[in-house]
Amino acid sequence: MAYLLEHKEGIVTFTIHREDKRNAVNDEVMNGLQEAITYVEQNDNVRFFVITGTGERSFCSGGDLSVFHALQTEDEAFGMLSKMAKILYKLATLPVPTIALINGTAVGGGCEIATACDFRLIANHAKAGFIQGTLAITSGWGGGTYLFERGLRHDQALKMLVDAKAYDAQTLYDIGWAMHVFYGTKQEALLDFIDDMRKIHPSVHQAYKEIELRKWRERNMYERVMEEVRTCAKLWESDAHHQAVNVFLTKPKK
Ligand SMILES: CC[C@@H](C(=O)O)C(=O)SCCNC(=O)CCNC(=O)[C@H](O)C(C)(C)COP(=O)(O)OP(=O)(O)OC[C@H]1O[C@@H](n2cnc3c(N)ncnc32)[C@H](O)[C@@H]1OP(=O)(O)O
Repeated sequence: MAYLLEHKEGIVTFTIHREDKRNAVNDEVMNGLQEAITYVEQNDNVRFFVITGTGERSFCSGGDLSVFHALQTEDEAFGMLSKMAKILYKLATLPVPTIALINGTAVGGGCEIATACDFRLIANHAKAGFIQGTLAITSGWGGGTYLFERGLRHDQALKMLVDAKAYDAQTLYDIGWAMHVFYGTKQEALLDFIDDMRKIHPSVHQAYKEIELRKWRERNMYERVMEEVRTCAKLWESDAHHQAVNVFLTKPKK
């Protein structure tokens, strides 16, 4: 199984479970995330939705390049990118608080998944970044659009995208991308983080999220996400992108 799904005491946790591939997202993970989100939508007793990865090395290394390199054209890429972008839009618009519990490196699409969540808690050893630029593409799952809505200073958000590198946890906290850097176990960090929130009635959480979502609807957030997908799909079919992916896939094994 490429993912794990747990519902315990009002907390639904989706864990990407492909440690040997640094928790890269393949079709099974995408479909599992869709299933988890539908479960949260349909169960009133869910209070929090958490996404994390197995192990300590990686939260998620983005799309599985060994699978998705088969997509060559703009239209082929658009199919995969828009599928995941729609799933992340559902995630971002859930009526419960969503938390990225970043246990290890979060790069590419992994950074987009984390950015689509309401809160980012990051292990002190972990790094995160929109490294898509190194593959001659932009973020393609809507993560750039969410980043500009997350309240970071505009120049810091833009720098994070154009640097296309992984930042350390302290820097991510300093620029306002991560809300908390944790040193102990991720479970302790999560329980500590939701300690106050879980005493509040869920209808209050839902009402506050609706305030944010109203703003997003007014700003055509969904349409902007889809434009971001199209931009990435156009770049995807370039030789520069396919060559960069080849370099990664053919690098000598350690
Ligand atoms: C497709 C959507 C697009 C978007 O819209 O954002 C993307 O997500 S593009 C993908 C962007 N992601 C990357 O480019 C990350 C690539 N991976 C890495 O840079 C590194 O693996 C790492 C995440 C920094 C971890 O480095 P390290 O701990 O040194 O591990 P290895 O590099 O040796 O990897 C171990 C193992 O895992 C495989 N792997 C890692 N990431 C991916 C990936 N994204 N897709 C497929 N496979 C991946 C890697 O090939 C190794 O496999 P083996 O050689 O078989 O052991």
